[in-house]
Amino acid sequence: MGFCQTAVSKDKAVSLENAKAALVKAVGMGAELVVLGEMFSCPYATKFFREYGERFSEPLSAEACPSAKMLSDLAKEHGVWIVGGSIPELEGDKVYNTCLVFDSKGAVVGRHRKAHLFDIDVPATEGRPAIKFKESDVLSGGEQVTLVDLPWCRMGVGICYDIRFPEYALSMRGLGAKLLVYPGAFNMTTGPAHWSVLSRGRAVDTQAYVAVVSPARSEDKDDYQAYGHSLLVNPWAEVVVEAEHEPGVWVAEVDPAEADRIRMQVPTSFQKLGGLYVPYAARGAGDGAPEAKRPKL
Ligand SMILES: O=C(O)CCC(=O)C(=O)O
Repeated sequence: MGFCQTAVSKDKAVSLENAKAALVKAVGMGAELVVLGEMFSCPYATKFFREYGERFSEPLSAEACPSAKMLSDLAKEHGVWIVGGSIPELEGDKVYNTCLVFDSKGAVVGRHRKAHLFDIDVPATEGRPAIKFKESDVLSGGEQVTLVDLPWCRMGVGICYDIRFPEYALSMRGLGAKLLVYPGAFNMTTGPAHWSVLSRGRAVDTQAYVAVVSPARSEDKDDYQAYGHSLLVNPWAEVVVEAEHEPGVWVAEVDPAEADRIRMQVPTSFQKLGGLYVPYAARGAGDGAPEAKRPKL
């Protein structure tokens, strides 16, 4: 499996060239499944999502959806599967944060629309810069659990903030996923604190491989500062590969049988006590707090 942590430019053509070069390099290093980061061809700011948005319709066209068309062509040319990071997707007057998955013939075989939108407001404290982001100002959320049957195993797909929701990961796992892939773009506040622990946590919860792939950090301090640190975690929650924040390509082996082995050794999926648990996963349940106590973001 190949991880492409690429630089994002305001010039989409440059971002696409970066992604293409990384993909070709990953293929040359032996990857049969290649993953890109969240918004790999769009600067990460709500003001850009509509402007850089692409409309997907089959057959994919370079005018309407240049990023998707390029990935489809590359998948076909090199005979590899691609998890296409994410792209702002236009449908009607809505915008989604969408990950397309391409099979080795270039066909779109999966489409995940980020379900949990990144709306947070964290003030600055010592050693921790403030971060305020409100994707829901522009984006609509997806409503589906996304699974793709790869030649090797079933894969679940989420995007970035989706990783904070164990219920989503457990849904993918319950539906048979042995590999969870999350294109993401954490920041310099939550990234150092949570990126690795969330990835390892989801691996423990699901006894699956977890791959999280980020864009590289921008050298321009005025841009969104992605944390980088693309990671592969195995079903024993060990970090197999971890990048730093610069552009790069990494390739590592995923062995789906390892998920089977760990699931037999620590058989938590057979030991769940459904009747014991509070139905916390209900939409907007919070901590049982009344609506008035919800934070206004
Ligand atoms: O959950 C976080 O801290 C960051 C999430 C994020 O950057 C995103 O969803 O794009």
